[in-house]
Amino acid sequence: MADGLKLEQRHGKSRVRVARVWRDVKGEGGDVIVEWKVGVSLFSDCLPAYTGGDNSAIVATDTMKNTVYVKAKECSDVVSMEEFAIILGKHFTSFYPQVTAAIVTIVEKPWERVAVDGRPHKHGFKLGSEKHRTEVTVKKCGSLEIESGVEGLALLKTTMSGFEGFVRDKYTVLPDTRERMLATEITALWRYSFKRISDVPAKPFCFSKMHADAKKALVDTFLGPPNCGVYSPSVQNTLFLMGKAVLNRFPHVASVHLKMPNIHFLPVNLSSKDNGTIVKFADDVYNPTDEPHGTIEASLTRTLSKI
Ligand SMILES: O=c1[nH]c(=O)c2[nH]c(=O)[nH]c2[nH]1
Repeated sequence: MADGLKLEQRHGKSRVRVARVWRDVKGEGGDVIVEWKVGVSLFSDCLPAYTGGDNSAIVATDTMKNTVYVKAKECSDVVSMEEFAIILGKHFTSFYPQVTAAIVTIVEKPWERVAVDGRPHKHGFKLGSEKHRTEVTVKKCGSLEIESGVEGLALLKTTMSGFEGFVRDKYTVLPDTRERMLATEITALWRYSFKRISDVPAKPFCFSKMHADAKKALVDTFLGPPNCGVYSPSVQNTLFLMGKAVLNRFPHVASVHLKMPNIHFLPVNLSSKDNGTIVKFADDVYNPTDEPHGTIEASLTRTLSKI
């Protein structure tokens, strides 16, 4: 650009809320509903809009919002949010000559089919806790990046966790322990190895099933077997094993990023000057806290391709 300036820009619409219902879907046990918050961000050649007030190349963000609803209507078969994001990305990059790339983010509300008296309800749902999200980047040339994951997956175990052998210096008061609660709220984001739209496998590969399976791999690794659990020497070690479990199970995943706050349950000990000890902690009464909390995060990437 002139004037010794470089301008990098993109524009889009955030938080477009859409719910899509598919009626009485075979094999799904009734109606299927998804509720999404969609974000669209377009990289496009529209510099004159910034520099000279010429809007002739601008795709209106209002049009982007409408496109979300049109494409949702056009999806006559159930689609995952990743597939929907690819559909949108493909549309924006192929329909508008000036659009070079699109980033589509979707956060899905976890509506889960309710079981009544042990029988899955045909059209009744309840809200689960953790959110599913995806961010898909589509370029005009057909290149693709997909990152998906879960947010707010809260897990706790009452034992089989410890932390010892860490650095001790003049500011350290935390005792070594082999017995503590371990609680966290996991954000897990995994990046698929698909590099082009044409790399995305056809059914039965299913992004939504991947979410469920990856969540199960994370939960199973965190908790261990039902009757005996698995000992965690640190959040760091457990995080690593959880990431490894996702990579080992899913050949289409190239890397995984895990964020695991260490949410502290503090031992309660109470004493008074007059009566001495009132409550002595015996792994029973805790003060649950939310701040401050430890913050442990790491990315695990395959160095050799699995596929
Ligand atoms: O699992 C843990 N990792 C840490 O890095 C840490 N630091 C701390 O004070 N407690 C813990 N626990």
